[in-house]
Amino acid sequence: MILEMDCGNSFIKWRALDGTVVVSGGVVESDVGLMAAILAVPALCITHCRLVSVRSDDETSSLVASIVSTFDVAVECAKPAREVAGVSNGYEDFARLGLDRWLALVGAFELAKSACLVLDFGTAVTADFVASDGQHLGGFICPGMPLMRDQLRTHTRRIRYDNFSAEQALLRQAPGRTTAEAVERGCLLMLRGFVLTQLELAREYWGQDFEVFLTGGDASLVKDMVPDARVVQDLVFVGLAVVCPLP
Ligand SMILES: Nc1ncnc2c1ncn2[C@@H]1O[C@H](COP(=O)(O)OP(=O)(O)O)[C@@H](O)[C@H]1O
Ligand SMILES: CC(C)(COP(=O)(O)O)[C@@H](O)C(=O)NCCC(=O)O
Ligand SMILES: [K+]
Repeated sequence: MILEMDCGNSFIKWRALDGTVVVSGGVVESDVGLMAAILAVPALCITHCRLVSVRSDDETSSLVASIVSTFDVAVECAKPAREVAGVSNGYEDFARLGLDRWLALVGAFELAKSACLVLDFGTAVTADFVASDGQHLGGFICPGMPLMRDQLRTHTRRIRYDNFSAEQALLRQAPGRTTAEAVERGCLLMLRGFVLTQLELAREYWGQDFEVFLTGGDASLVKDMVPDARVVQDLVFVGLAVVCPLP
């Protein structure tokens, strides 16, 4: 079985594959939580492991060491590249492009084989543009929901509310009548405004001739805006399989 991990800034997404079939998986907050979650699955026999991380080198090495010692497998980590599977990295310094963005756009191009706009709603929100010839044109990074709300909570004196109020607030989009509603819905509008701008730019480049991919934990907050979009929660894993094929 193959163990795959996508280590984002807030969460580690993991899954186990038997061939191409997903047999288990989850979302955890820490290395310790990850080991506990994997060890809790009965009859998992991990033979290969691959991961992508946007965490620090120290954090990533420490996770790799835990996996090696717990499961006695080699761990392959996705590395930056100038070009992979017909996709060219558009950054001036290709190694600086976030590896989760790189894998998501490689995954998107693998699935679409056409121009694509890749939107990832995680800790940060990112947009990446890939032309139909596989050239990555670059992208945009802005704060995601967790960062926007936390900045308001920590840099103001009177914006304070609990997670339950936050969840409730997002059930509707009318102007807020409580602090939680006003902040949550305001941040949501920022996110949705970002999506509109990216769609406009993609149309300027490619007319109607492109595919939109949505991924990341908060993709559900915007998916109604792009009915034709492909919501692919495992897009990073699609790219991971391309850049780290099994021997
Ligand atoms: N089951 C879930 N577990 C954790 N976060 C979730 C879940 N469903 C939605 N989310 C949202 O996804 C966001 C994190 O997205 P994610 O793509 O995992 O971020 P990152 O890759 O930066 O760690 C959180 O802000 C949270 O609001
Ligand atoms: C932009 C990101 C912070 C997104 O991380 P995430 O929200 O998925 O945890 C990450 O891709 C990153 O650290 N990128 C390096 C900077 C860059 O892509 O230019
Ligand atoms: K991510």
